[in-house]
Amino acid sequence: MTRITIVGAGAWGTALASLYARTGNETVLYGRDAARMAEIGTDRINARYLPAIPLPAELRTSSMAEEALAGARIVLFVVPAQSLATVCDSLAPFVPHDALLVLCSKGIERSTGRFASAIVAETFPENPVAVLSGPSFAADVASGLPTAVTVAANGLDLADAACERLSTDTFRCYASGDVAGVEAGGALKNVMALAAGMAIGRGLGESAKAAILTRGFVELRRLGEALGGQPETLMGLSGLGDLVLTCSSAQSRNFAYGMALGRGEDRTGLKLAEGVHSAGIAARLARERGIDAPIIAVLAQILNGELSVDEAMRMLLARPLRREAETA
Ligand SMILES: NC(=O)C1=CN([C@@H]2O[C@H](COP(=O)(O)OP(=O)(O)OC[C@H]3O[C@@H](n4cnc5c(N)ncnc54)[C@H](O)[C@@H]3O)[C@@H](O)[C@H]2O)C=CC1
Ligand SMILES: O=C(CO)COP(=O)(O)O
Repeated sequence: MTRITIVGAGAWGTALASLYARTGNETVLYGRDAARMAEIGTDRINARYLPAIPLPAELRTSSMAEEALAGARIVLFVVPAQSLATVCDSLAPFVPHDALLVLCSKGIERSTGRFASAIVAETFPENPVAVLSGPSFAADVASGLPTAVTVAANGLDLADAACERLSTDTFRCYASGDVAGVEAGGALKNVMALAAGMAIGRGLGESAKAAILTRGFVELRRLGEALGGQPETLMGLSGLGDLVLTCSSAQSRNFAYGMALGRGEDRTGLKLAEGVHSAGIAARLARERGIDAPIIAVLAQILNGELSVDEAMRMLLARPLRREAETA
């Protein structure tokens, strides 16, 4: 039995904990809130983040870091990107130095432009690290529905080994040596899901959504490559695959947030939408690299309150005509 500790008891952390507990691993779900972790442990359900999906009896819960991480062979970090550095610092004394660290956040740290692997490498320079990303709604995975994701590491041997350990009969992991591409794909698809949702919320129709998705993918690829990703990775599960999922379902919190934005609704109290936190820094990373990313740019301005949805659409449609295959 492998001891797996999942750090972060939100929707995705709970789903992954449920997956690995069901498949015979000694699995501990760690969260910072003692009362909530006790409640999840007793009720066998995460009522706040993953309601209506019963958790396996084998899953243990804990709010005590030392106990939760002792002897862990694999540690999954499943907290929002903006909290990852703080969480790493607070857990540093307890994470075993040889545990495989699996990073599951899909975002960019706003204040620094760092992706998860750079944040974690600073606190845990000795540990082997893998990044897990791809089309995977928490509710689907927690319900035992099948999907496939990419697991990337610096070095294909490590990625292959991580895939062996993380794949189950319903959760198929594909190995990649392209950490930058997998991280960029996972974060940028959230920004595009906001834009696609916004178009639907504003009543612009399915054709506009498909156009935004496709041109958004061009931007995802351009910026992803400028950040060091490979084109094949960005066309894979963590880029195109996850983009298709999140732009086609209101189950996506980013798409749902975009719809509320498009309808002009109050968005306070909506669930985590990582794209909201990543859009501004993604726009800055594109600008600094001379990458043409107009959808990302207008979205960042809308979220800042500098532009209305209608103004943004007018600006996008009024851009000079270009050839579709132009690369920059
Ligand atoms: N929900 C999903 O279907 C998927 C989510 N992801 C990614 O996983 C990451 C986490 O997402 P969810 O679990 O869905 O979010 P969530 O909003 O459901 O839960 C976030 C969890 O992180 C905890 N947290 C936040 N700040 C913390 C801190 N400073 N210290 C300790 N814990 C803290 C919260 O208490 C909560 O339990 C995001 O980056 C998301 O993009 C990836 C794939 C699927
Ligand atoms: O990343 C996800 C599915 O792969 C979840 O998307 P949302 O965060 O938009 O719900």
